[in-house]
Amino acid sequence: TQSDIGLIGLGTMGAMLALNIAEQGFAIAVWNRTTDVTHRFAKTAGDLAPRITPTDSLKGLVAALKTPRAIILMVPAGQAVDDQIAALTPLLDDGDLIIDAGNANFRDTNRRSAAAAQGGPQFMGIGVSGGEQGARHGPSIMGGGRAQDWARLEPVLHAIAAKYQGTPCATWMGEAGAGHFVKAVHNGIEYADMQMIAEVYGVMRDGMAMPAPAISAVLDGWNAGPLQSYLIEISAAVTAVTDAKTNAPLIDIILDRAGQKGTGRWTVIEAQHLSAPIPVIEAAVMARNTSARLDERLRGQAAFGAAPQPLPPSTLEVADLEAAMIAGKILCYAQGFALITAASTEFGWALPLPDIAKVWREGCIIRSSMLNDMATALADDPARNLMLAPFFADHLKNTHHALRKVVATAALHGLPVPALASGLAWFDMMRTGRSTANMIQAQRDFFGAHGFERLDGGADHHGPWAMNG
Ligand SMILES: O=C(O)[C@H](O)[C@@H](O)[C@H](O)[C@H](O)COP(=O)(O)O
Repeated sequence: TQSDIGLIGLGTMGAMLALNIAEQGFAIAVWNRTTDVTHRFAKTAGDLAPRITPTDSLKGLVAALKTPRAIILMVPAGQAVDDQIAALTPLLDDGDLIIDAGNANFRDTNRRSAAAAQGGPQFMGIGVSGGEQGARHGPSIMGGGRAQDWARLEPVLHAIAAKYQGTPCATWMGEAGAGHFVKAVHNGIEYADMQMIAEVYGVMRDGMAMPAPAISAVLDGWNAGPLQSYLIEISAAVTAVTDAKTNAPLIDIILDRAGQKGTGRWTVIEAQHLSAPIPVIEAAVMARNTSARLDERLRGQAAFGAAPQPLPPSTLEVADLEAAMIAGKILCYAQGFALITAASTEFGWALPLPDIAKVWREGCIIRSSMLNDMATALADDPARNLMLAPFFADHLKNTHHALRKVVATAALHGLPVPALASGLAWFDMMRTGRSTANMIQAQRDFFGAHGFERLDGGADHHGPWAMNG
């Protein structure tokens, strides 16, 4: 019998996704550049093996599929995707469909979609979130491409996706790169969530001299409250693990040099293009870039003395940190959703904000109970900045003082909290009706005659700057 769908790329995510698809009752044909990997995969598929057809060539893969064919690519973003499309296209018919499920840059997906519109097999770009376990048991899926292609794939994607109270976390976001754009923003927010957790972990470790197991207990407690989320849950787990070799908390053995594969950076770049302020995500990317400069940091510590200082007893309570995290999270997500709105306008998408929050409720890395409240608030008024939604405005009124206290205390004691601090600064700017940008306008006009608007009306005014001659 012929397979319902094909999959290329049996790395961690690809292999898990293939098993998930087979488990949902679909027959799947798989191919991997290294044939050994394909056969090892088929051998280890256990009860699912009858639904899996390992193939030794692209020709073999194509021949194993029902027509019209659908083939998922789970290969590294970039050139590998273009190479696979180029290799597959001569083997496929116009009605066939290639789906890139990797972490592609949405601009590449736009380009590939435009090329596919010229003829040959169709193309979709879907964002898949949830890591290895998510791919295996239910990821969150953000679709981009032609609506009719999504409709065709929906039965498979809904079946494999995570479910929130029975609702599949798989939604079509819009044409071309819309799905990969939303996935990149998901990852940007993921960076920010992780960074804010790392910052309060740092305050507890360096400021409050708490050992890892005690920090784990705090995070565990937070996972039962407004901060309930997968990232808080795994942060509690990683701080509870003991290193077998040294018998010390494993977290204390891990080198503090953060890696990154690019999605956070892309989100920051796109936000700059769109003039959309996302300072919390930017701070998170900056923190990863700075953490990578370990040698320089050590030289800085030698030159200026170690920054982090222990806090005098009861300067900060754990409850302050929890409240600060709640405020930071709301501000970060408000920025993320506003970025999505800006992109929707710029790229002519109608990105469904409430559905985006819904698709992130389960399966993905940022899944949390707060996302359900965000879905409700965004459904109520998608055009309103999330932080002005009554539910979140109340939360902010109750928590921004704690954020202020944490940021100020951290600053006074050399405890770096760039994500929380940039969230606070943005919050204060966003509630300042009379900002200091008038000084910027005056300076720009002074050195560049860029002009300014006056409070009493009119644009393109210039100042009588004598020094300017
Ligand atoms: O949503 C997900 O499942 C993850 O975000 C996934 O896409 C991956 O783990 C990222 O690539 C991590 O990104 P960095 O390597 O840049 O941290």
